[in-house]
Amino acid sequence: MFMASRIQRRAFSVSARNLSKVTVLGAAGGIGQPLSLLLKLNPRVSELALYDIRGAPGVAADVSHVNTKSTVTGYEATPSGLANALKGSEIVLIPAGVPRKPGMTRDDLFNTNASIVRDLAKACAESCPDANILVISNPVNSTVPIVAEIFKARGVYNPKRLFGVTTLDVVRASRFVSELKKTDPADENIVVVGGHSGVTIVPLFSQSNHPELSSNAELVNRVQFGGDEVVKAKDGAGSATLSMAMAGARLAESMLRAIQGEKGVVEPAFVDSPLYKDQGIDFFSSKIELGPSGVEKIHPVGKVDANEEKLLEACFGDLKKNIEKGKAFVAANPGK
Ligand SMILES: NC(=O)C1=CN([C@@H]2O[C@H](COP(=O)(O)OP(=O)(O)OC[C@H]3O[C@@H](n4cnc5c(N)ncnc54)[C@H](O)[C@@H]3O)[C@@H](O)[C@H]2O)C=CC1
Ligand SMILES: O=C([O-])CC(=O)C(=O)O
Repeated sequence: MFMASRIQRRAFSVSARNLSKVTVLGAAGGIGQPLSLLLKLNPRVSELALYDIRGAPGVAADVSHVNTKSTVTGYEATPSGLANALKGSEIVLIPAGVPRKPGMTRDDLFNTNASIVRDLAKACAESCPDANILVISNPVNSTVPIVAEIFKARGVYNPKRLFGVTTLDVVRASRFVSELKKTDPADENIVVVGGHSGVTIVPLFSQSNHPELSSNAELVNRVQFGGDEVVKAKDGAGSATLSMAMAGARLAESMLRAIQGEKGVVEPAFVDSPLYKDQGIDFFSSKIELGPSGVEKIHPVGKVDANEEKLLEACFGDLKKNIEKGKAFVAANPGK
């Protein structure tokens, strides 16, 4: 009798680990829609919750016809709709906010997106304080510190559970190198550290299969300003959405693998990091080992060459300002 109930309990806990609710805030947008589709295709997701200020129920109805097992619910744009979308969620992806138009920097999005992210962070702090929060909304270098400040103010900040999504930078870097070298991008794992805008994006080619590429200024520039290529080509209709959806889905998949027990899952992400705190930089993207509790281990930047040292110097200045701007925003505009 005792044995049977123990076995039953064990069976329940194993299957429970393989069931994860994932929420997308901004689900009806350019990123949100393909991201929701990719998450619907992921068998590790059991429940997909879609929220937006407009259109989430429609996107959910559409995606829900895809014949995989997960349930999909689109929530109304009301405070209770948002709270219900978040309750019980293990991973919350946030692509809510406006994208760039040609001529804008990511920082130009701050005035609009800072308050959007602040208010969504408040809802997360209330309804799913233990979830892993994956921030896609730009400028990531500032929106991630905004989420941290909001969680801190409510006494629920867990630095291991907050991630700025920088996956697209490594996706681009591996593709650009593979185009240049005529290789398979799957074999080109390029480390990219720092932040997610312009010179704060620092590719470390010296650690790759092609260390000589660190002196290829054109390639370095292409990785740093890859987002601009898409903004220009879309000509006013937004920025990267499809490649971003793939990158966001990749990070979510890695996180689900780690939550569901796989060891040694490593992805880059912009996290609360000790690496350069002595220089006043509280958040930094480097390789992160993921675990059931979120950040398991933050990898150091490792050996860099002289070119990359210069890139890091340039990164630090901008990154520090971007982070401070996010913090100052919450201090001056705590909201309701
Ligand atoms: N981290 C990264 O690597 C990347 C980040 N981005 C950023 O992602 C963000 C979204 O880009 P797109 O999807 O192209 O924009 P979009 O305008 O197509 O979609 C944004 C969606 O957010 C929704 N939204 C706005 N305020 C909201 C709120 N308070 N609550 C819930 N939803 C809300 C809108 O209704 C819209 O459906 C932008 O800030 C963009 O710069 C874009 C590409 C890469
Ligand atoms: O460039 C943008 O504004 C969107 C973005 O973050 C990217 O594509 O990396």
